[in-house]
Amino acid sequence: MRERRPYETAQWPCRRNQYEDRYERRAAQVLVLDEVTRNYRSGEIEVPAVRGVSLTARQGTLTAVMGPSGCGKSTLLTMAGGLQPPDSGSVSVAGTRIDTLEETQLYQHRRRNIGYVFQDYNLVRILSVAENVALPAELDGTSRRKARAQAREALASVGMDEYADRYPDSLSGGQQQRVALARAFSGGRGLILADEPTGALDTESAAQVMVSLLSLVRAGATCVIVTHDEAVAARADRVVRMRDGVLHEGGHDHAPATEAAV
Ligand SMILES: Nc1ncnc2c1ncn2[C@@H]1O[C@H](COP(=O)(O)OP(=O)(O)OP(=O)(O)O)[C@@H](O)[C@H]1O
Repeated sequence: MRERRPYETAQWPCRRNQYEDRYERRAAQVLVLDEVTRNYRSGEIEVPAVRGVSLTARQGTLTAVMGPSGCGKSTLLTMAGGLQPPDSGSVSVAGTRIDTLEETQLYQHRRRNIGYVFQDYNLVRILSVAENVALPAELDGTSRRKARAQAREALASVGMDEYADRYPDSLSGGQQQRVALARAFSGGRGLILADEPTGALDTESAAQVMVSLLSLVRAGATCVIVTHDEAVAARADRVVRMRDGVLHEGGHDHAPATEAAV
């Protein structure tokens, strides 16, 4: 028998909705950064890159992080993805606290739950599009057949299934980035972290990449993107702005991209 949820044990009708709301809200947080701090040492000088930032992202939403160069956006994203630990504070992804995980567990949790997208696509040139997208799952021990089937599905989600047998060099920058998005999503990884995914693209290609990204969000992915582009941020459910390592919530000044908007 499954465990009873807190609101189910509360006496009806009092406070049922309060418990239910709180339970569902907590369960749906895919990313929780709590008071994270990160300093870099540069010779004798300590550079405070991120200073006590708290940020959560709910399932099926797109959050854009904006701010001037050097304000700490990329550092925040790498901590969210477990690429580097915070000096203090905590990071949870898909219900697991990752900053205290031992290395092997961290790698495994990252491979299964987190997909990264960078400005320069990072596709393997000697592998076909489908092979690129299937690669993380295959490295994680998924059978080739299953990984390829998942790759085809992910490519279809970003409108790139007809390019499955092509090689990265024969695609435009925007198409390569959509393949990188499919790779980040393939195998059901729920959190996609993208650092300037449209930074190297012209306006039209950037718009196509955003359409693909929003398709993944509608399919249930949670995306956090760092961007300098206001047009890109305008498609997000929520925009948060950083300055000098500190986060300023941006409020709800944009139309929601999805029904499950924050
Ligand atoms: N490896 C490092 N060693 C020392 N200082 C670093 C290192 N990485 C980043 N910094 C410093 O930390 C601060 C935040 O850098 P970060 O790259 O996170 O900013 P950003 O907002 O992503 O910048 P941009 O928009 O230019 O990419 C900057 O002052 C930067 O110089």
